[in-house]
Amino acid sequence: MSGLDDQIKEIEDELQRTVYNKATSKHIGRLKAKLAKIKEDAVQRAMKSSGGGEGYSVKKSGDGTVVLVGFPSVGKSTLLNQLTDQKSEIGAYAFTTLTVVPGLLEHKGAKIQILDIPGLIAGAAMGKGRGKEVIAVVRSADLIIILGDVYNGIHIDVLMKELYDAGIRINTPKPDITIKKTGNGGIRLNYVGDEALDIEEVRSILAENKIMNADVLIRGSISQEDFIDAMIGNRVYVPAFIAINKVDLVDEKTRSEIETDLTERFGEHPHMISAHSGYNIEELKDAIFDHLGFMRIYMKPVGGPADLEEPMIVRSGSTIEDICRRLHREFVEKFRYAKIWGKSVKHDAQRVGLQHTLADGDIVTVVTRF
Ligand SMILES: Nc1nc2c(ncn2[C@@H]2O[C@H](COP(=O)(O)OP(=O)(O)OP(=O)(O)O)[C@@H](O)[C@H]2O)c(=O)[nH]1
Ligand SMILES: [K+]
Ligand SMILES: [Mg+2]
Repeated sequence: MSGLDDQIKEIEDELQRTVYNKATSKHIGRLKAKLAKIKEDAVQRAMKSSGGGEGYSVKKSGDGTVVLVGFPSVGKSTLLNQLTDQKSEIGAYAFTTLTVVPGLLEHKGAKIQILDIPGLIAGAAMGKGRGKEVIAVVRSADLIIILGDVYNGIHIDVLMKELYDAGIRINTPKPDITIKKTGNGGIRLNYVGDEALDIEEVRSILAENKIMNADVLIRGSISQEDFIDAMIGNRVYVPAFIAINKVDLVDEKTRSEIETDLTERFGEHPHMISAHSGYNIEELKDAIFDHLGFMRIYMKPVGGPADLEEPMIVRSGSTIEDICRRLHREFVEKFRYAKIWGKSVKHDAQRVGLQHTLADGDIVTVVTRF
């Protein structure tokens, strides 16, 4: 074991031994901050090291980018080929794919870029097995599919840990924390909402990063981990879901055991698929569309029929104003009202304003001054 591993293990052991309560919270906060700092420094060193060659250059395209993350040979390339018309090399041996292979999935009117990447292995966050280049691609994705197969579904948490260590936070909103360093005055703490951490915890965590003077603003409920993330920075917040491939190779009983186990551990049903036979692939496409937070909006020109062929793909929660900006900025300036047919309104052709929030499948007419 290297000195680094020893150091990490020592802190992890102490954390495990220490029971969390009011009296220990400060000490625990400090230990966690120390651990996070050591890991982040190691990750940064790995990312800077020259070994491993050039980073992959893939240009993002389409309405969103999805990356297939998994151990070697779980079937990432087979899945890419099933979802898109790309032909990524498939092989019954580890590390068949040595670079990033992009493909295009067109689903429900959305153009979705899918990235097949080399297999991820334990230690990837610290640069093992081209980890440096692979992690950089994963960090920039709009959605991560964590792909396992029926033989290694049990080890999905190893992948999760690598992503975590690489500063990737999955399925969590970015905590609303501002830390503004100041020249003096010590640590000043302000809350909007409940007092999530006390001043002593905040002080000891910041001290671990040698921050002695700062104005801190916390909105909403947060954990010590969230605060440490905000302090260290360099975190990305990405949605993700789990899919388990090669279900054609096991019987019904094994399949449902894997499914139950993963659902219990991660709180969400994994998608059970066969990239080879195409089993559940249409459902997987729907899941990709939904997890990207996409909606389809159909435009209907004034007095004309709606264009039901090519929807505009927008993020859920989008408003009329977002649509107008996408069309042309004049649409916002000269906006009078919009008319909607669909789920976001009570009756057809209802008039709404710029702040109206749309729903998937809505038909929209924008009426402007001349
Ligand atoms: N039975 C079965 N075999 C599959 C399935 N998907 C992939 N395979 C096989 O699994 C092996 C690995 O598939 P790949 O697509 O190369 O896996 P990969 O994850 O891209 O592998 P690396 O690029 O090496 O990391 C190949 O022999 C595939 O034919 C599946 O759904 N069912
Ligand atoms: K392979
Ligand atoms: Mg591959």
